[in-house]
Amino acid sequence: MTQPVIELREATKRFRGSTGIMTAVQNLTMTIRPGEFVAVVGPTGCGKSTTLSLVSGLEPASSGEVLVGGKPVQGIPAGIGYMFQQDAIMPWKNVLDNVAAGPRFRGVRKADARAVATTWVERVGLAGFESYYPHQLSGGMRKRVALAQTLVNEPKIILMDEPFSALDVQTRSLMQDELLRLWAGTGAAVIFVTHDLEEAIALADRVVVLTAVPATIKADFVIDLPRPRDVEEIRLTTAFLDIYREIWDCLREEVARARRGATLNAA
Ligand SMILES: Nc1ncnc2c1ncn2[C@@H]1O[C@H](COP(=O)(O)OP(=O)(O)OP(=O)(O)O)[C@@H](O)[C@H]1O
Repeated sequence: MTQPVIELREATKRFRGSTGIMTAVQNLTMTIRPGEFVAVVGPTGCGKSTTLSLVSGLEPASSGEVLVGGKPVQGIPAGIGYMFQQDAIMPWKNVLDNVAAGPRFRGVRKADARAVATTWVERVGLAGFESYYPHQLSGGMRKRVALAQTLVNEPKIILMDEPFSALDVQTRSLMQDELLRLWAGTGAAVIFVTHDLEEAIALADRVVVLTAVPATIKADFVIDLPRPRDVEEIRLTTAFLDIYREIWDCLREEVARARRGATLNAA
């Protein structure tokens, strides 16, 4: 069996806040193999982003272990691509130079960086827009740039934190399809954090449900839907609806617990 590319072993993260120490993630154990697409869902504020921060090295674990490529995470590991709700596009660079920025940063010669960036601009469907600046692009086009910026670096791991949640419903579906199409050829492992259970099921090989804060794993569902997938089509299938019901039953309890917690805190 292939070795995991990401492993969290009893990982715990505590933060010092104004009211004392709070535990955001507790004894979280999770394994992700190369090429696997894992969606993480859970109630608002449960610790999803913190879990990503542990893998990306942005936050060290307070206890337990986090391994990337079999090595303990110390600092930010190489070979990780990111995509967040807010894109990291540079407003002063055009589309091509935004996409070429990653390879340039890694020391690739300008002409070579632009050549590989051109390929990725085409792959994400933006051929002809190379010289446009971010303010001249729609929200969906900006997401395409962000996707190209991430994939041009050929990451082994892609961490995505609600990357499409700010988009309108139609653009969102388009981007989900684009993501699946482009990811299919990369062999990268993906952790995709989302509030949207439909999105999680449509995209992923596994959906991991986290508990209300502190986050730990409540359940790990295998999504046995065939690939390639068309996200609009697959949502309408009986198999999809059956899986949705099963996972929602599990997630609903945690959402209710999180709400009760929020009400108690507010009282
Ligand atoms: N740097 C920090 N310092 C203090 N507390 C933090 C820090 N980062 C996160 N937290 C707390 O940890 C808990 C989990 O936050 P996190 O952002 O991981 O949740 P989330 O599930 O991603 O949230 P959302 O669903 O709103 O996106 C929250 O109570 C949050 O306030």
